[in-house]
Amino acid sequence: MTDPVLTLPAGPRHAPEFGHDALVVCDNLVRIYQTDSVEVQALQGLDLLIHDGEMVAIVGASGSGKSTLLQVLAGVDAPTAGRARVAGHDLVDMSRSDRVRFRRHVVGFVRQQAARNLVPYLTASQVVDLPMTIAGTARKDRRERTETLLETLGVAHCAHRRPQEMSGGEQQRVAIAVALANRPKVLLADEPTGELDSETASDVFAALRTANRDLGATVVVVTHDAAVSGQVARTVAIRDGRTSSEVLRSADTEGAPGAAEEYAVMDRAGRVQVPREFREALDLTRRVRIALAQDHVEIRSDRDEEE
Ligand SMILES: Nc1ncnc2c1ncn2[C@@H]1O[C@H](COP(=O)(O)OP(=O)(O)OP(=O)(O)O)[C@@H](O)[C@H]1O
Repeated sequence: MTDPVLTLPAGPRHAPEFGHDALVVCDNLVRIYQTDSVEVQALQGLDLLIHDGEMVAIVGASGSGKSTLLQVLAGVDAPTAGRARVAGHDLVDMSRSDRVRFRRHVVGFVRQQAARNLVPYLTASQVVDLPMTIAGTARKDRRERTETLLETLGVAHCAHRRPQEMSGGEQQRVAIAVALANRPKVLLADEPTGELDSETASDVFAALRTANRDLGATVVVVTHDAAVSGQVARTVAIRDGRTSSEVLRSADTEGAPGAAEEYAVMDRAGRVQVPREFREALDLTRRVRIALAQDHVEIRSDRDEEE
């Protein structure tokens, strides 16, 4: 007699991993700075997904964690807990040599202080050439790439100038060229227009858009400048080390950002931050009533019930 074939019920199908198709993944990211006696939680469980080809502005009050986030994504700073991945590279478990390669090839970084992005005694051509020389790129390819970048970013006329012979806006556009030299997937910029007047800032911002649209980089730009965040399709606001809300702008017929709509961000546990003005308007405090309507969720003061 043969044994009956044992059939087991099918196991649960695994849901795809959070952010499996995103270029940048921050999953419950925590960064704690420990100084002598104090502990500062700069990132407190931040979730963020950015897809290939996006241009995203990060905004938030001073001290909300924007620079810390960028330093983690740049591979300069390591998170204390959580998951961070950029173009398939896990930033939590990364060896020192992988980190060097990652910073050289996968991300480009532009700082606020224009002078710190460049080298005082090198011309624009020489400083754009430098990361490619370090990466071992052939001389002909380096020359072509340098010319293309300076031309495309509108600073070809600065090719033989040193930083002190350029304006602040030209220095930042050359800095973008340096950051893009090794064709990184992601360009990170921390307040790149912070030291510039509004006209020069808009030239630098146009160069970031060129980097995104024409040179294929996914761009993440931290900014205080409402004029900058008003020109990108997606603005992510950070509050107390977490993503709190997002503004999405639809493109108008010219492709420029048009109407804006603000969204609250829901984390994976279902938590949403109700904006302070909403809470104050309805005097929502510690406990609220929540109910499912046909196509929305209602949140009401628990005092409604008592009255
Ligand atoms: N190296 C460090 N050591 C200790 N605390 C730090 C360090 N770097 C940042 N912090 C603290 O972490 C928090 C977040 O700082 P972060 O620089 O990321 O904020 P930010 O949003 O970029 O601020 P800003 O807009 O002023 O640049 C702040 O409370 C800051 O004081």
